[in-house]
Parts: sequence; structure tokens; C-alpha cells
Amino acid sequence: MNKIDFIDLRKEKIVARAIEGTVTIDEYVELDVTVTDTTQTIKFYLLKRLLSTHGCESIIGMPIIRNMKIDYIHNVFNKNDHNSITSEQITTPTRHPQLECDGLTKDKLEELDHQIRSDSKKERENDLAKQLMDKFKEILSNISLECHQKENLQFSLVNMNRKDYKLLIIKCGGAYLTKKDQHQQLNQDNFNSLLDILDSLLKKNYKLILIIGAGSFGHHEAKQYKITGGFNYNFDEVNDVVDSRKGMIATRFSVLKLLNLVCLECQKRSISAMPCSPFDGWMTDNNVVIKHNADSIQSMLDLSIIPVLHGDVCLDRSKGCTILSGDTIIQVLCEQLKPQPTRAIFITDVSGVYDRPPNEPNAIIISNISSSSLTNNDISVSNSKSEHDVTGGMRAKLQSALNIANMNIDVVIIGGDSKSILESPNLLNNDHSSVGTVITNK
Ligand SMILES: Nc1ncnc2c1ncn2[C@@H]1O[C@H](COP(=O)(O)OP(=O)(O)OP(=O)(O)O)[C@@H](O)[C@H]1O
Ligand SMILES: C=C(C)CCOP(=O)(O)O
Repeated sequence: MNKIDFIDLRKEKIVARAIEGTVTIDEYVELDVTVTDTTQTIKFYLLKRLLSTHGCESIIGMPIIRNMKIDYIHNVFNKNDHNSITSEQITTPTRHPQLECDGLTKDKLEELDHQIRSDSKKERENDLAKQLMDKFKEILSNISLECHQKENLQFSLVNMNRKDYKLLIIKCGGAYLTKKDQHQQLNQDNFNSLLDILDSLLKKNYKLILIIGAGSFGHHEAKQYKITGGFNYNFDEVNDVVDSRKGMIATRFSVLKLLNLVCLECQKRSISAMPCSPFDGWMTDNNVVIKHNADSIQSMLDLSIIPVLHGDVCLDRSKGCTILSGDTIIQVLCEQLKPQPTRAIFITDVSGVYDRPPNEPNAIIISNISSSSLTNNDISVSNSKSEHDVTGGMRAKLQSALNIANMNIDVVIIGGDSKSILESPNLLNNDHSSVGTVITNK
């Protein structure tokens, strides 16, 4: 999907930031620089309306207001507009502060607003709308020449300061994303399916955090070098040097390889996924997270960037080093982010939590799990781990999910089939009884 992140009208030339780089939209300059009269006001009003027709949420800055009071702009442009543009985002009239728009009072603007909606002005509106639309199409076709997927071109102008978004935090497990028993092998079909899911969720205007598990990119090395046991530099019985540094580096190379694969592919699809490695900013003390980078994650979300984190090697204050699982990262971020995520989704290679390892005969999926049902032994979940796994398998995932549910965040553990994630009305809305395992705090 090609996507324009935002259009910045504050510059002399209007600039749209597209995924392939910055695109200067010269065609709009004529609408921009001499904006002082009411005709131009109407044009910009129409522009704003056209943008919103195309699913755009905001325009950054409005040079039209160089000569106008910000209040007027709010009244005219953002009336009934739930994505209102904050005054900080609007260029203040620095050049000619003494000038206010000639005779352009709030009443006048409202009157104009009313007029262009009225039947008598319909034709004029349509005419202007058509002109603007033609220009827009022209601009779009220029941009699409620089991008690859013309057919998918769509606008998504983001309001960078919006706080009323819905945030989904997704842990996509290594069991799903990779072939866990084959060293550094991606599961290509599942990988494509994940990208489809991200693509569709973005189109539904969700903000996203993606955390990827390590799968066969990391567990193998971590196991070989016993990283979870802490830092070691010793001679073992056969006088072989056990050097954790080697293992830490090998494990990191492996997880970074997967991270790069994921983020590069996202980039090809115009998904703004930013690689964020926990090793760089997180720290644990005896496996308990004591340092994280939730603040930077929050700032990325404000810029509509998708932070992509992953299970990683981590420096540990007591043990020197350890493994930080994506299942822990998701929990810490749910605790730290304000506003907190709307929903946490664990995607893995099985359809949910079963009463026993799903490869055992008669295993049954459990559709609802609460802390109390587990402590009261109303249900029991037995666990098994893959040979190479160094983190806790399904049991640890379930514990993390329960901790998140206790923060009043909806949680679901689900297989990665995109149909069940995207087309099931119940997963993204409140009632999600029929997909995966829903974890609740009741
Ligand atoms: N009771 C159970 N219910 C569901 N799955 C279970 C259960 N017991 C064991 N499993 C196994 O747990 C696996 C998923 O856990 P795992 O930790 O491997 O997932 P992941 O988070 O996707 O991977 P990674 O840790 O590499 O990120 C499944 O492949 C399944 O076979
Ligand atoms: C094995 C490493 C490096 C990280 C494990 O993270 P997880 O796969 O999310 O449990």
C-alpha cells in the first residue's frame, strides 16, 4: 500500500511525505501563497473536505492562516470535526502579525460556510471541488509514479498529536513467524499473512505496536550458549572456554536478522515499521525489567510510526545477561503506555490455549480463561515446550496475558490466520467469543 503520511502546508511549497521520500507538490503553491481572500478560504475549506472524503485525518499546518486568527480557522475548518487540529500544529502568523484577514470575521466565515453548503452555491462548490479533485488526481498520479503499488494508493494523513486513537499491541510469536525447528527459517506464508494483517489494521486506522518473538532466529543460539543462566566466562570440564559474550552476540545477530527481514518487508509495503531493539535500552535485574523505553515507543506512536520490538538478549544487573521474551515486553509496555493499548493480541502457531499440548489426542481449545478459573482449578492447562525454546512456551504466554488482563486490557491468544483476525467481527470489537482464547480478569 502506498501511503502519504501527511501533507505539510506550512512551507512555501506544499510538501507531502510519502513512504518513498518527500514529494513536493508544486501544483498547490498557487493555492497557497496568496491566500488572503475569501475565495481562497473557500478553496481551502473544500480542500479540507476533499481530504477528509479521502480518509485523511488532518493536514499539518495551514498557511492560509498567515493573515488570519487561529480561532477563525478552528471555527471554519474544524467545525464538527472530531480530528481537530491543535493550535500548535497551525502555523502562527509570524510574518505579518499585525494583519488580520480583511473583514473576515467569524460571522463572515460561518456565513460563507453556510453559503457553500446551500443549494444556490452548489454548482460553484461542485466546480471548485472538481478543480481541486482534478489537481489532486494529478498529484496522486505523479506520486504513484514514484511508488510501486499504484492500485493501492490511498491517503492517510495523520494527526500527529492525536491521543484518541485505538492502539493494538501485537506479539507475533516466533512459532508462527518462523519454522522453529529449522535454524533461521522464516515461515513465508505466515509472514505474508502477518503483513496483510498489519496492512488491514492500518487501513482501519489502528495504531500498532508489533513485538516479534525469536522463533528459530534466537532460541537456538540462546540455548546453545545458555544465555538465560547469566553471564559466564569460564573453563568447563573439558577445558573449553564458555564465553557468554560469543553467545550474546550470536543471539543478537540472529534476532536482528529477523527484525530486519520484517521491517524491510514492511517498508516495501509502505508500512512505517521502525526496528527497535530492546538490548539497546532495556535492562533487567534477575529477569525483572528495571529499564525500558516506553517513552520513545509513545513518541513513535504519536508520529504514527509502528515500533517493532522483539525478544532479545538483555543486560541483567545481577546476572550479567539474560533473555528478555517478547511475552514480557508486551506486558511491560501495557503497564507503561498512557493511554494504554485497547487490546493485546498474541499471535502464535496454534488457534489458542488448549487444555493440553495441542498435538496430544483430545486436546480442546479453551475459549475463555480468567485468573480465577485457573486458581480455582476450574480449568487446567498443561504445557510443553519445543526442544529449542529458552523462554516459557504457552504457560509463560498465558501468565503474561493474565497480567495484562488484570490491567483491564482485552487480551486474546489466537492463531495468525488473517481471516479470523480481520474478518471476525468479534476480535476487533468487544465481543470476541468465537476466536482464539480470550483472557479476562474476572
Ligand atoms: N496447552 C497448550 N495450549 C496451546 N499451545 C501449547 C500448549 N502447550 C504447549 N503448546 C505449544 O506452545 C506453542 C506456542 O508457544 P511458543 O512459546 O512456541 O510460541 P511463540 O510465542 O509463538 O514462539 P516464540 O517463543 O518463539 O516467540 C505451540 O506451538 C504449542 O504447540
Ligand atoms: C530467544 C530470544 C533471543 C528471545 C525470545 O523471545 P520470545 O521468542 O518472544 O520468547
